[in-house]
Amino acid sequence: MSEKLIPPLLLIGCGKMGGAMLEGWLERGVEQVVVVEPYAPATEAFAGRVTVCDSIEAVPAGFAPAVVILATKPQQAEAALPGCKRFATAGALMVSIMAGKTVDGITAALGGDARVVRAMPNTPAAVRQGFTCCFAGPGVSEAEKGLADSLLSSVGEVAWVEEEGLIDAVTAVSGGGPAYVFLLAEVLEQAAVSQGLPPDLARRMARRTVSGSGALLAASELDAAQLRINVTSPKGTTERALNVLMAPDAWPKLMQEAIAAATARSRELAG
Ligand SMILES: NC(=O)C1=CN([C@@H]2O[C@H](COP(=O)(O)OP(=O)(O)OC[C@H]3O[C@@H](n4cnc5c(N)ncnc54)[C@H](O)[C@@H]3O)[C@@H](O)[C@H]2O)C=CC1
Ligand SMILES: O=C(O)[C@@H]1CCC=N1
Repeated sequence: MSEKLIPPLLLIGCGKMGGAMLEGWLERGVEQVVVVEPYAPATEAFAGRVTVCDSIEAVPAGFAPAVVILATKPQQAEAALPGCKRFATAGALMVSIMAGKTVDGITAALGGDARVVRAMPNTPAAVRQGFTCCFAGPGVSEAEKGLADSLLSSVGEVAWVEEEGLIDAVTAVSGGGPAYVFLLAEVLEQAAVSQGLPPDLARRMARRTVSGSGALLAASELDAAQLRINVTSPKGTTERALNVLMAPDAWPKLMQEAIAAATARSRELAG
């Protein structure tokens, strides 16, 4: 059975994250998308597939989106939000993916009657393998939560939290998480070259090891810890490597510090 088309969307900001979600929505099937993006190169990949406007004023007068996705940088919100007021007033659900920006801050900029869902996605949405965690602001109905859930589920897995403050940690863990995994691919490749492997082979090996492990993790019912143990022969080679990586001052501590730093930064971006 084919899935129902996603209702009309207005995407404000088609950068790395907005563009990644848009790619997933187009693959899934959407009635109509209008994109507001002042920087022309950002929408080149979508030419002929969506309507692009270089400003909010250029959005066709009759266009009535069911959902407006706010996907500019948090620092660009002040300039971007006032123009979106008319869509909030007309009844569109506002879904913000901006790090840090609170429901109160967004609602204040959009006019008091705006209904805002705060969502934190990640870039694997481009291949419909994302993870998005959401918080529903005041006045968002169950039907609107369902609408946001179905929109975001179309590009990956969705979870909801009842406490807005938790979105800061979500931002640190799953929002930024793909960057930590890509860093792993980078440093694994560099270490491979250091051990004498040819650069091309090192690159292929690192990419496939990370993506293949991700695919195994996705397909398996085993915990990550068990999948790790399954690779680690007693007194073998992996054990030697893990003795380095799992030392108390190494990855466990570094990851705690990294996530705490990112969570704190998300709180700083509040407003
Ligand atoms: N990049 C990521 O992996 C993730 C990003 N986010 C959030 O998504 C938002 C966007 O981040 P990125 O896509 O990385 O940034 P980006 O800089 O790639 O995209 C922002 C886009 O907004 C456009 N823009 C600026 N002012 C505008 C305006 N007034 N109207 C319409 N468009 C405007 C810019 O030209 C740019 O293309 C941020 O708030 C970030 O916190 C959330 C989760 C993950
Ligand atoms: O780095 C950032 O601020 C954004 C939020 C999560 C991923 N990218």
